[in-house]
Formats: sequence, C-alpha cells, structure tokens
Amino acid sequence: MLIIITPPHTQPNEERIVNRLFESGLHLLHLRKPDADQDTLEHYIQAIRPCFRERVVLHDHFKLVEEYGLRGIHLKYNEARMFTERERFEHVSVSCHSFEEIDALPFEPNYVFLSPIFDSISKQEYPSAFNPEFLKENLQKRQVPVIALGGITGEKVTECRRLGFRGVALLGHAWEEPLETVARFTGILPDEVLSIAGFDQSSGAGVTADIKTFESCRVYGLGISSAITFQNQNTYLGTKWLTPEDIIRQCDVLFREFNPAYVKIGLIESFNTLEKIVKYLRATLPKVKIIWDPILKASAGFQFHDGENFEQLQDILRHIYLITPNTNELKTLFGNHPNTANLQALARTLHLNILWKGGHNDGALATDRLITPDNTYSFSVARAKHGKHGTGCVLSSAIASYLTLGYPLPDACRQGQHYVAGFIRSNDTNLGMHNRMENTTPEVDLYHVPLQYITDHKEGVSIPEQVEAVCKGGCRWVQLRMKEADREEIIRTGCVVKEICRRHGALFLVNDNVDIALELDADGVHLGKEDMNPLEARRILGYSKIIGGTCNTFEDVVDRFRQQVDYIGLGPFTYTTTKKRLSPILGLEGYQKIMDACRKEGIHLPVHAIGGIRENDIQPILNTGVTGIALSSLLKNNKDMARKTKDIIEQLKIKELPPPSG
Ligand SMILES: Cc1ncc(COP(=O)(O)OP(=O)(O)O)c(N)n1
Ligand SMILES: Cc1ncsc1CCOP(=O)(O)O
Ligand SMILES: [Mg+2]
Repeated sequence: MLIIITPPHTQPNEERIVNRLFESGLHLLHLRKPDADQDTLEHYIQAIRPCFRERVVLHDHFKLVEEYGLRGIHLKYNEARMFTERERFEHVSVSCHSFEEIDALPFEPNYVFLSPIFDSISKQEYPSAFNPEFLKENLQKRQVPVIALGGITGEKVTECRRLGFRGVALLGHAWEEPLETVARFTGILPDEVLSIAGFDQSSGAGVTADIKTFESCRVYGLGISSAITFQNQNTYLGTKWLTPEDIIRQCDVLFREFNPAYVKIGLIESFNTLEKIVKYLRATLPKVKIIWDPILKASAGFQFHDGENFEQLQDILRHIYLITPNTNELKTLFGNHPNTANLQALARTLHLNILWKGGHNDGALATDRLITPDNTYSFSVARAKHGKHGTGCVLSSAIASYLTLGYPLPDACRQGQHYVAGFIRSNDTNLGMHNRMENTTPEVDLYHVPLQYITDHKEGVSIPEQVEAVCKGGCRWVQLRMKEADREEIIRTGCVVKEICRRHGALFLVNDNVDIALELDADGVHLGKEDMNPLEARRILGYSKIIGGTCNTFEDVVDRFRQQVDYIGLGPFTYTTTKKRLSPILGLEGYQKIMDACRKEGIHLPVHAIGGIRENDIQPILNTGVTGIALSSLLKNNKDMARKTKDIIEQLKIKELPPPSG
C-alpha cells in the first residue's frame, strides 16, 4: 500500500496534484494540515474529485469525514490512548514509534505508521530507531498491518516489503516530484492477491486466468491449485482434485513470504474442502478477506437442499467476505428463486456481501446487484453480444484486485464489471485477452486526453493549419467538424488532417458522419442526438473505434451509456455562436448535478464539457468531475493557436507521468 501524507503548508496547485496522484494509482492520502481551520480544509476536500474522497484520511476536523464520505481518521499515539469513538469510524489509523506503543493501543486500528524506520532524508536529527532483524522479528508477530514511515526512498521499498511492512508512507521527499514518485513506487510495490482455483490448460478460466487478471489490474498475482481440470475453452473432460492437505501445504510455503489481504477461491471439490480451507485461511491470516466464486459442479461433492448441508454452508459463509454467484448458482445454493429482500436478510444474518451477477440473464443491460448487510447497489453495462470462457473467474479476480488496491466494495464491483466488459470486447473468440484491454477500453485512454479541439471555419487559416497549430501546442484529440462542407471536401480535408494527427500522435475523430469516418479510417466519430444511433455506428465501425455522444441531461447520459459510447460531450456550458440550435445551457450547476448523478448511479465515462468555455471556466468546470473539455472558439480565435493550446493544456494536465519503472 502506498500512502502519501500532505505537506503541512499547502503548495501551489496541491489539490490538482492530489487528483492526479489518485489517477496514477496512489492508494491513500493522509490529509494533514496542522494549522488549517475547518473551512480551509473543507475547501481543500471540495477540490478533490468526489470519486477519490473515499481514499482520504483526515488528521484533524474529523466532522468532515462523514460529511464528505472520506475514508476515516488518523491519530497520534497519545490521542489514540484517550480515544473512545472507535465505533464511529470505519477507518482509524495511528502513529506509533515503537512496538510497545502498538501493543498498548486500546483498540484495533486499521493500520499503524511506525517511524522513523530509516534515517530521515531531509532532517539529520531523525535517525532510524530500528535495526532490520528486530523489525522483521517483531513485524511477523503483529496482526495489525504496519506501515513504514521515515526515510523511505525507491530502493528502500523492496526492503520494507522483505521486512514485513504492509506498505509505506511518504512525506516531504514525495512532494518534490509527486507524480514521478507515485509512478515509481506503485511500480515497485504491488500488493499481492491470491487465487485458489483449478488449473485450466486453455487459461481462459481458473488460476492462470486469475493471475492474468491480477497482473493486468496492477497487483501481484499468487496462485494455488485446487484441482487439475482437463479442459479447453470449449470442452470439459474432467477434474483431478487436490486434497485439502495438498492445498494447505501450498498455502503454508507461500505464506512464509506473503500475506495477502484478499484471497479468491474458485473451483473447489466440496463443502468439506471449502470449510477446511476457509478455516485454515482465517486461522493463518486472521485479517484475510475471502471471496468465493461458487462454481458448483454436481460432479463434485456438493450436496444441495439437505438441511444439514445448509447449516454447514451457513457456517462457512460466516467466514467469507463476498460471494459472487449468478442466478442459477444462487438457486442451487439457497433453494429459492433469489430476490433482493431474501438475499439482504441472508447478508445481514451471515454478515456477508453478495454480488448477484446478472450476466446470464436476459435484456439489453447486464446488471449486477451488490447486496451488503446495510445496502443494495446495482451496476449495469450493455450486454455483450458474445460471451467468453472464464468471465466469472475474471470478474471475481478483478474485484479482489480492486479491493486490494483499496477501493471500497461497491466501487471494486463496478470496476470489476467494466474490466470484464473490456475483456469480452478484446476479441471475437471464446478466449479473451487482458493485454489488449487498454486499447479497447476507452475509459483508460480517453480519461487521459483532457483537451479536444473541434475545428471550425477561420478566415485566412485553413483547417489543416489550425490542426497543425493545436497539435504543436500539445493537443492530442481533434474532431473534424465542417458543417458547411460537402462530403468530398470533408474527405479531402480529412485526409490531410488525419496525417497531421498521426504525426503528432493525436486522436482524429469525425463529426456526425459514420460513413466518412469509415472511409477515412478515422479513430472514431462524434454523434449528436440527431445523428446515427451509437449502437448502429458501433456495428459499422467495430469495437476498436471511438464513438462519442452528445448529452444535455442526465437522461441523455443514461441513454448514451446504454448505447455503449466511449465518451460523452456534455453541454453547452454557456451560450456560443459556434453551434446553431443549442440545447439548454447547463452552467456549473448543471454539470455538478449531472456528474453527481453519474457517480451515484455508477456511470463512469470520460466526459468532455463543451460550449462557450472560456479560460476562467476551466477550473470550476473540472471541479464538477468532468474529465476534459472540448473547445473551438477559445483556441480558434487566438492569433497564436499553438501558444494558447499550450497554456490550456498546462491548466488541464499538470505533467505527463513518466513510464512506471520495472
Ligand atoms: C465533444 C462534442 N460534444 C458535443 C458535440 C455536439 O454534437 P452535436 O450535438 O451532434 O452537434 P454538431 O457538432 O453536430 O453541430 C460535439 N460535436 N463534440
Ligand atoms: C459543437 C458544439 N456543441 C455544443 S457547443 C459546440 C461548439 C463548441 O464550440 P465553442 O468552444 O466555440 O463554444
Ligand atoms: Mg452532430
């Protein structure tokens, strides 16, 4: 786990850097501003994108935790000694300076910072208080996760891992080059996650598929075999089970070096084996959270609908954090046709989370329902036209990965669903690819291209000249919009513009016309409400092309989302002469409402604000949660389009991340 602690005095641009840090993989931010009053802190939190606030831990003004949905609070050791409100917060962490202090804590914290582990980089008066052997021995004995703090550099991270620290926290040094630091450290410090599952020779399912998923989600994958199956993506010939003792033996050796916080269990022989493994895991790794993907094979030793067995199942489920059954598996496990009310009653009794997968049901949308003891959530994606071998394994592994990365459970389930959708889209065969997903899952790429230039007529400056200028200024996304031109002229100009875009590595999209986008082999098309339906465009252009859709209301966003667009143009922000027949103006309030609703409903797409945007509007617009802006006149009307583009990009992107090391 990588944690960054804020500098005590706020740096220029700090809030925006923080958003970028989260985007780049920072797990948790400790917001520590000893001199800040509540209002100042509140302003800081408001500038953090709502989707990241769950990863913020406060050192003061704890009232704001509930108000803004933050992760929790952090206490100094002396404060922790007097603290009586542990139940009020889901997360409480504590700073300690010795193992005696850790042992004397009056409650169980989520983790402790132990410092100073190494000599301070900046302050000579803070030498290390520990030697490595002493640390290793003591860390092994403690159940509470301990995070190393003090003097941590890139090289020391591996050492921290070896000693048994569950993560590192960085302070002063990190803020010299914060984005580089996160990129480097998340590369060296992947958290581990374990799959106990069957071995499938085709690797579409089972333990090898799980490990591909883990790696692709940027966690370190560990694998234990519960069985050797004899199968490929189309044929299942049989299973050779490993005994519970064989499985436990594999665990024993693995846990000498690793301490995964989440373990996913897939194919397993019987309730008896499951019970033995679950109980062993809980005894050996008391903090572990188990995710069971119930692959129920009648050929295995599962006996259903027999009272005694149901008792055993209930007993096992009490030790499990999450199960991920589909409708049939729920019926098989619990007898009745599932409904949310019954499942929630079960979730409450067993203190269990249930992800009821909807992938095999009917309808245009595939909806997964997460039922926790206190809440229910639903997440939808457009139903894929074809299935894939192993999607259930991939989903539960992706969820385990996102949980390991510190996402709250509902977010991990939603992210997992998106992961599987990308996996299914990766090709047309029964075996999906994981390494192609970054190209085919547009959310990954488009989130990181925050400026789109939309061409327009400009007296004395041709469209290719405009595009050359904005690309020179750093713009990496161009939409060719020529409302007055005929098809021939658009194609002629498009050929030149495409070439310029290719040279600069910029995306090249065509406005309105799918047929022209196809002919030009553009990167995609932008479609308004009066243009072709995005689903039809998808049929024509295929999954590798980008399809954008215009929205003016939240209802439009839901429609576009269901039509599988890759990004949304949301506007108009305000009045503009660039477009005739404008939809109602949204203003900041409109954006805020729509973006909040998206977050609430679990709709996550890159969103570009558009329409009459001026320079001063950019920051307030970004603060609503939109991920980029689409501009025409602001760039076009400037004498030096390249320079203006560069200025705007500075405001949108703080700095390109270096490639992660390793
Ligand atoms: C990024 C982006 N957003 C919205 C639009 C507007 O599209 P549309 O409503 O189809 O209007 P025209 O551009 O066709 O006049 C857009 N082009 N780009
Ligand atoms: C294409 C479009 N759709 C809504 S507003 C707009 C034009 C955006 O251009 P400008 O930045 O000049 O307002
Ligand atoms: Mg249009």
